[in-house]
Amino acid sequence: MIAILGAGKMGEALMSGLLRAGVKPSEIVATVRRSERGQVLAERYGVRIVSNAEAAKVADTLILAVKPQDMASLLDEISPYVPAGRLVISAAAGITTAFVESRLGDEVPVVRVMSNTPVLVDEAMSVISAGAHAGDEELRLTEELLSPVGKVLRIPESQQDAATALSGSGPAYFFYLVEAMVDAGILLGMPRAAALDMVTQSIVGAAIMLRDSGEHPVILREAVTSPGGTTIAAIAELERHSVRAAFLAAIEAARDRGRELAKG
Ligand SMILES: NC(=O)C1=CN([C@@H]2O[C@H](COP(=O)(O)OP(=O)(O)OC[C@H]3O[C@@H](n4cnc5c(N)ncnc54)[C@H](OP(=O)(O)O)[C@@H]3O)[C@@H](O)[C@H]2O)C=CC1
Ligand SMILES: O=C(O)[C@@H]1CCC=N1
Repeated sequence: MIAILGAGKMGEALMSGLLRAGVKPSEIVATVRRSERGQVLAERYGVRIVSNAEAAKVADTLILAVKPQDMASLLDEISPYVPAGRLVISAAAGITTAFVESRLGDEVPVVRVMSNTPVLVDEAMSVISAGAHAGDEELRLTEELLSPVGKVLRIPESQQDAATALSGSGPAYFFYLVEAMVDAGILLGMPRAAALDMVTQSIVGAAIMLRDSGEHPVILREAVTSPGGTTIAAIAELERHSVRAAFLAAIEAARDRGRELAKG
């Protein structure tokens, strides 16, 4: 039995991925705060909505997907009910395995995961790290759960906040870029729908080339950039506006925010 505690946006996305991967609705229980949210999930997926205590008692694997700010109270609520040896997977930004272990006690195996919303289309990037009482077996189990919904990478826990900033939040940066490029299309007199189509297909095409060609992004960009042409005119402006420096600062800020979330 798999329990998803805090089935919000990320918890629901992970749950739908597990179901697409062949886990039966009867093998999943979920918890939420608001009963109307629970009703929606039960109707949409046929899973059972239970209390946090019940979920902790019945599940072999617990996936904790509440907001970082809600993690301490959730752990305090479930700690009397988590039987020894259960795998606890924490999906919250900033929350360390040591924080989860200290609240659950009893040498519980904890794996920290940072995934991202493309889990909804089986294209997630999930990075995983083992806590003090988790080893290869627990990492392998976590990989088994997450690999049907995308790519899984093992990283040292010391890199988790950086990964959260890069790939956890990453999709948001691309959506933001798309918004900005569509606005540029509007500025140039393009209908919004056509501009969105052009930008979306460009980002999809570029992403697939990047993933499947094995080429370095600089090589791929150079292939688009003709001497004295249109692309270099745009790139000169991006450089003049320090867009690269803005990305470095932005992702560093996201990493720092992740560290702050851990402090509660
Ligand atoms: N969104 C994203 O792109 C990503 C998010 N994450 C991480 O995933 C976690 C969840 O984020 P997200 O899904 O966006 O947030 P949401 O607010 O959508 O989901 C959190 C869910 O937790 C429920 N909840 C809160 N407290 C409790 C409790 N005590 N018991 C049971 N359920 C509870 C809420 O219930 P209710 O709806 O009833 O209030 C809500 O459904 C965060 O820790 C975040 O860092 C990680 C990677 C990407
Ligand atoms: O913005 C956040 O805090 C969460 C973590 C990664 C993506 N969304």
